[in-house]
Amino acid sequence: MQNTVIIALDFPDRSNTESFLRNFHGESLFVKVGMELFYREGISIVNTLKEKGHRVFLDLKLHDIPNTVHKAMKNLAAAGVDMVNVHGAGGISMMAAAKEGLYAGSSSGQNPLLIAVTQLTSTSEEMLNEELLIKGCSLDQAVLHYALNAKKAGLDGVVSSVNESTVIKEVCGSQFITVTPGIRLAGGKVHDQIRVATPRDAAIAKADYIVAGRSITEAEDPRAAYTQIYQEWSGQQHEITYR
Ligand SMILES: O=c1ccn([C@@H]2O[C@H](COP(=O)(O)O)[C@@H](O)[C@H]2O)c(=O)[nH]1
Repeated sequence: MQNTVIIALDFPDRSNTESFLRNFHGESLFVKVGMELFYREGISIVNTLKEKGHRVFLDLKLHDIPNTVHKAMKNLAAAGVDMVNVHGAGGISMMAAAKEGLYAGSSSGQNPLLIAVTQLTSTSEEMLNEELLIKGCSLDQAVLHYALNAKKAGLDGVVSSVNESTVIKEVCGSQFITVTPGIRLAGGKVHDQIRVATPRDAAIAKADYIVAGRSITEAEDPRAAYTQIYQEWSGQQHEITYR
């Protein structure tokens, strides 16, 4: 069974990342490289993580005109990432162009998963309506609408909070994947997130992947925090997959 706990490697540089990964010596993980690390280290950090046997979600949330996103995706595909994303706010043609570019650039035979961010987990309904002026709908409706757009564009799934995962899967189908950040252990610090949930909530909501960053990276014992999240999520003892 594939490991579906994604650790967000939100570190300033390679050295901090490598020092964190020493907590998981020899283990094959599913990790997420976001803007902070990527803008410092570039594609070489993805290459290194892949060489070390980790699966990589490259979380750059592309959002631009279709032609630009098509070409950017083609380049990202060449790096052999396992999962990559765009902002659903870019629209259906942009998402379709992203898929075309990704598949054109992918050489490994297996295309990376392509998903769209619906509404960031740091967005509340009030913010959606009043600040972003997306009026006349609830946050759940907005997320579901973006998920349906992603499905129309042929994407594999979406990033949403755990709260919306169940309805997305009911409407878009069980094969349409949900990747859910905003994961916190009960009583854990929420930071800048709004729509948070526990790993257990995510399992009940039938999310396909959970993303956990600071609950692990800022923990006194990152390995213990990871193990607790893994067990709560999967209902199983953590089985180490060695590389
Ligand atoms: O809607 C979204 C999309 C992406 N993220 C990313 O996930 C992690 C969450 O980190 P935590 O430390 O567990 O809050 C982070 O890299 C975000 O960029 C998200 O949180 N919400």
